[in-house]
Amino acid sequence: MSMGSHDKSNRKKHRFIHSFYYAISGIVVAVKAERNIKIHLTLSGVVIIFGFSLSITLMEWLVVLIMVGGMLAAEMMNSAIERVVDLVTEDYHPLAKQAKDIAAGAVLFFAITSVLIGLLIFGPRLIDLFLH
Ligand SMILES: Nc1ncnc2c1ncn2[C@@H]1O[C@H](COP(=O)(O)OP(=O)(O)OP(=O)(O)O)[C@@H](O)[C@H]1O
Repeated sequence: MSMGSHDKSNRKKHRFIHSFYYAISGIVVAVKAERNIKIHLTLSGVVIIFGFSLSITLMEWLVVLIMVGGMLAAEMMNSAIERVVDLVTEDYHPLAKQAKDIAAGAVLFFAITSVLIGLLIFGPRLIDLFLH
């Protein structure tokens, strides 16, 4: 490998490490600042405890993990959109309203889907647990 390509691959590695660091700081900021994300994290913990306690299958774990990760990611995208809108305007603007409401709608959409999936996976086991 020539010196030039070695430098290039080092720079790439540093850029990758920096992007990773920025992404982690984004998660830390979001968790500290957003009440909804704290609530989602708590609920995610509860769902994971339920998953272990009720011995859900591997396929069910895959679905649960996609929903838990997706829910947190959707909530963080919503928070990012809220910040960008507030940065663009502090005045009332119909487009600002639409942007925030659509982002919030996306989170709600994901949350409803998560609840339905949660009911399908955990519902029958919980009913079984209480009936026997
Ligand atoms: N600049 C604006 N112009 C028009 N409507 C706005 C504007 N900012 C906020 N809104 C409306 O007010 C609602 C609440 O906005 P806000 O910024 O408080 O978000 P939020 O949903 O309360 O945030 P959080 O998730 O942090 O509680 C938005 O969903 C939107 O309908």
